[in-house]
Amino acid sequence: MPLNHLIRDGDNPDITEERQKATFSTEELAIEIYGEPLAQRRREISAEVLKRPELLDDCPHVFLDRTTKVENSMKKTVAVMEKGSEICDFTSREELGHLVCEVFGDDGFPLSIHFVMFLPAIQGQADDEQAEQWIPRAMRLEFIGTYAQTELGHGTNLRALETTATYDKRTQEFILHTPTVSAYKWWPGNLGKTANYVIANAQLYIDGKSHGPHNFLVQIRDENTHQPMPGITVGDIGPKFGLNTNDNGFLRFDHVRIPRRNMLMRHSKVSADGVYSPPVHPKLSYGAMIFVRATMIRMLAHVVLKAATIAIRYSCVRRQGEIKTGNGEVKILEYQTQQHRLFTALARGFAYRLVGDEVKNLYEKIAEEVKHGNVEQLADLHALLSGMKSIVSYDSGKAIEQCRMACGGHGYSHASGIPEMYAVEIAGCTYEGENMVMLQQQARYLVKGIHRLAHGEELSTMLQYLANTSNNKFRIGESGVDLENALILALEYIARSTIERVTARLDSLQNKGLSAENAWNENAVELTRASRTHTRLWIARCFRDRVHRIENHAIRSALTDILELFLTYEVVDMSQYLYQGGYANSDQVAQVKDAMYKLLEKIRPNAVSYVDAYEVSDTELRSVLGRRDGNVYDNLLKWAKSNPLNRTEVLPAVEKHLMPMMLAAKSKL
Ligand SMILES: CCCCCCCCCCCCCCCCCCCCCC(=O)SCCNC(=O)CCNC(=O)[C@H](O)C(C)(C)COP(=O)(O)OP(=O)(O)OC[C@H]1O[C@@H](n2cnc3c(N)ncnc32)[C@H](O)[C@@H]1OP(=O)(O)O
Ligand SMILES: Cc1cc2nc3c(=O)[nH]c(=O)nc-3n(C[C@H](O)[C@H](O)[C@H](O)COP(=O)(O)OP(=O)(O)OC[C@H]3O[C@@H](n4cnc5c(N)ncnc54)[C@H](O)[C@@H]3O)c2cc1C
Repeated sequence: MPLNHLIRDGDNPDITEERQKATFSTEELAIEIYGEPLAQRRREISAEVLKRPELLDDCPHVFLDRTTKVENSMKKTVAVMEKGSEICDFTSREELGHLVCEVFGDDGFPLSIHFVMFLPAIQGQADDEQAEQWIPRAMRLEFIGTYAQTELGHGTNLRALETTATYDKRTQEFILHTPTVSAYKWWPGNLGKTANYVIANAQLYIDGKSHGPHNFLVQIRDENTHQPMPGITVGDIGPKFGLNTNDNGFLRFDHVRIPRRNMLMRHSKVSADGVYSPPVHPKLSYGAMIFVRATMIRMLAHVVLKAATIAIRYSCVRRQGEIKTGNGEVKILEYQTQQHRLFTALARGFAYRLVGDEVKNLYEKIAEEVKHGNVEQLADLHALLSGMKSIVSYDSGKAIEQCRMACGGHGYSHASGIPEMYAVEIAGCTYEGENMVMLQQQARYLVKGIHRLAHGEELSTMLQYLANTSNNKFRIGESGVDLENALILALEYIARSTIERVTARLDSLQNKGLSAENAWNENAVELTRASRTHTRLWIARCFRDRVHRIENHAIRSALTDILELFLTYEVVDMSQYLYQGGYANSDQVAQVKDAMYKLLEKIRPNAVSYVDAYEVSDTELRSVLGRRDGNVYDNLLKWAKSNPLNRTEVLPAVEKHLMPMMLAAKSKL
């Protein structure tokens, strides 16, 4: 039995040769990533999807116009909902998530915000009676919901949202109103044409007093006719950089009345006679955002690993140029530059995917505590997720773009699948809190950490390294200190010294009389850097702990190579910080680089097997370059020929416009 279970007849021999070199079982690595029985269930689901034409695209969806894309995705949604339970266990988020990825790819599941934000908002913020009233109906898809928070004028600064929800004691109703154009809800996914209910975030007013933003369940379209309800103006905001199958929408309320019990009341309450009870923590109404920030890490990692799958497989069937003259053209993956681009993307993908599991588990634990009124760990979680969503979205975007460029010209074609992946993934830098803003949310927490330390107060586990001032010299190559430990300590130093430096600067400016706000803004760039270094350290530590827990020796060894590549790359990328304070010298940094280049060589024979083990099917990948069988060129030709522009030899537009011009030019001779 070959160690790579994907070897099949008819595959491109160049890719088969790669699979024969595997030093670990790809099946066992798949089990390590997904767990059992999910690894097997995913394969069964993929095989079932292939048997059902109603779940497959008739043609590559990049050839379709937006209206047809939207219609296709709605048609497939019905097929999934009608037949999906024969294929997968609908109660398993993982299985359903996999089915959705197979059928819709990255771009267009019309129920995504229903499942990812609307339902979680109700689950986390509705009281038991409300949950009982709304969740079963939402789960049965009697209606479709979305999360309408962002407005035309404000997305980041939630305290400035303009939509109002004014309590009318007389009728025991809230009146939802959009007072200005800038108060139009703008961006919510699936709002434009799909949803008939929204969770609307609006400023709560009782007796003329504002109590800040709260969440309200509002019907926006009739459940039977789908026509907008009275007082509602709603539509699609138009084409975007990516995610064009999604109908992100706009929404206006004109004095829309909803029953009092449509305010989500697990944490904040308004009694019938208009008495307001605040939540135990002022930010509990931000719970749905916290959920998405925790969930999106794995989603973003998934996109990086898909892009790496495509670029690594393609780099083994693409031959271009010679390394040694006369020895023939080599697979482009033999070039060190290609390995550096792609294996570091692979390493980030694995790191974010496995750390994403840990983040999800931590979120679930803390969310359960919050549900029961214990908000002790909410600040830690908010800080962690603010940093994680920013680092993972940005660094994943960079990795995907490297994968695209590593495919040369064909990477720029939609046939590669990577341009769409990039467009979808990079949105993660903006949604759920713009990255610069979220990094600064985390920076507040870090600066507080240094102040707590100065006052002799206890630090949370996440920040305890700030107290380790004896870590002041790079220990790479010292006896008794292995590479991993030396690198983690270096990352600790980078984070600690960056946070200390910016905090000292903030304090000194304030001591000189600058206001806290101005001092903050004068240091904002450095604060975001401090936040980045802290998050990158957290990811590195968490990834290392995850790899160390692996029991299967061959799999642990395979992932140790990936871990060490990840650590060396992170340290080299941030090496300028190591020179500050004399922690390291240039010879030591060169040692880290040498270790990194050796790891590229070590990973090279297993490259295809790593991405094979991540097991993304061809159906989901939607990439000619990334095909499992490596038969790229014939299929690129087929793909180009099936393009609608090639349906006629002479385009009607050419006949109508260009030919008369050319004929007229000739007649002038
Ligand atoms: C059944 C199976 C089902 C299967 C399912 C099948 C699966 C299907 C899979 C399908 C695939 C789908 C793919 C599509 C994915 C696309 C999804 C895209 C979705 C995108 C959605 C969005 O895009 S939706 C809008 C997000 N919009 C923001 O994200 C606004 C950012 N803006 C803020 O978030 C606040 O505006 C901001 C800045 C914090 C300031 O808030 P602010 O002014 O109120 O507060 P201050 O800054 O004054 O902070 C005062 C103190 O509050 C602390 N604090 C702040 N927030 C806190 C918090 N959350 N928790 C705790 N503490 C918090 C802070 O740390 C301070 O603490 P301290 O005082 O101790 O320092
Ligand atoms: C694909 C996509 C899907 C989305 N889905 C939804 C959805 O389902 N529901 C929903 O409600 N919303 C949704 N959004 C909206 C999204 O959450 C917001 O766009 C996001 O929170 C950023 O807010 P903004 O657009 O107001 O950006 P702005 O805040 O206007 O950002 C513009 C620039 O100003 C800077 N800036 C702003 N404030 C500060 C500050 N305090 N300090 C420093 N710099 C600052 C930012 O860093 C950025 O560089 C979606 C957006 C996208 C792109």
